[in-house]
Amino acid sequence: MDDAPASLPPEHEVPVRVRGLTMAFGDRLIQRDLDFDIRQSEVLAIAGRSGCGKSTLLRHLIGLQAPAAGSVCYGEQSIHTDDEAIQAHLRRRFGVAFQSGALWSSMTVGENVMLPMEMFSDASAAEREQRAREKLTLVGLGEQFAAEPASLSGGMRKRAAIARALALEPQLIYLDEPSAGLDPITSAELDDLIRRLRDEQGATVVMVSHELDSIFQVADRLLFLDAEEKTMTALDAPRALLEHGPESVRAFLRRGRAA
Ligand SMILES: Nc1ncnc2c1ncn2[C@@H]1O[C@H](COP(=O)(O)OP(=O)(O)OP(=O)(O)O)[C@@H](O)[C@H]1O
Repeated sequence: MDDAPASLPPEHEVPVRVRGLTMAFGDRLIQRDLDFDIRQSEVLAIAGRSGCGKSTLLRHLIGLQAPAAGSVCYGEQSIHTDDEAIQAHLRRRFGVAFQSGALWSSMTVGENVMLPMEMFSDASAAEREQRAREKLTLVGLGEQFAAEPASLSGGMRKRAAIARALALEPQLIYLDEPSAGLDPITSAELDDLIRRLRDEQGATVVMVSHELDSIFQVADRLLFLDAEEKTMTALDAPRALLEHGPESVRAFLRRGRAA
């Protein structure tokens, strides 16, 4: 079922095309001339030094921030359209979990996960609950359906936010630093979840990550944003970049291979 306007691409053509994307805050250039595709069923990691513009890129990809130049297209359709109906349809196709993993504190964990279904699907209350329980189980929080967000640890809140991002079963999932601040075991579980989303459900996952271990474990490709050059200087499999990438990228990646 898809009552999307006819100009939208079919959902299975999720790949995103970024062309000549330049991002700025006023006069301050953050990154320029970014050109890349997000491929179907890949895990694409976005990395680079702190402040290089990774979260800003994510905000451009999901249409929260408008480019200074260039475009972000889903199929042929720009996400930065003034047509709110088209933008709403595009946004429904992806799930987003922000760095803070913000949950509504006035709702239980289960209600938080059900919220997108209430807003954007016609699932019955029973279906919503069943799906929310499924998603929470998927992220290892099957017992926390009725819990208050305040009673969860930071890592659990993060995973609950990921469950909420999965609520509408999107084929494309954006995660901002999903494993930052998690203990190694929880972080490894999250890596495993990301791999399962890709391998078992064919999902495409774009994740901003500082965690080199996680990048080597799950990312099919790594997009490197250079803080000095203010543009992307590499896009390839992490291991290929470690061996043959530009020196600055190899130096960045070697930190994770030391010891
Ligand atoms: N609303 C804003 N107004 C002005 N400058 C901003 C704004 N948000 C971010 N910046 C600046 O843009 C640059 C990129 O920020 P961004 O958060 O995208 O970096 P990042 O690579 O995600 O950093 P980190 O790895 O530390 O999370 C930073 O220098 C930041 O100070």
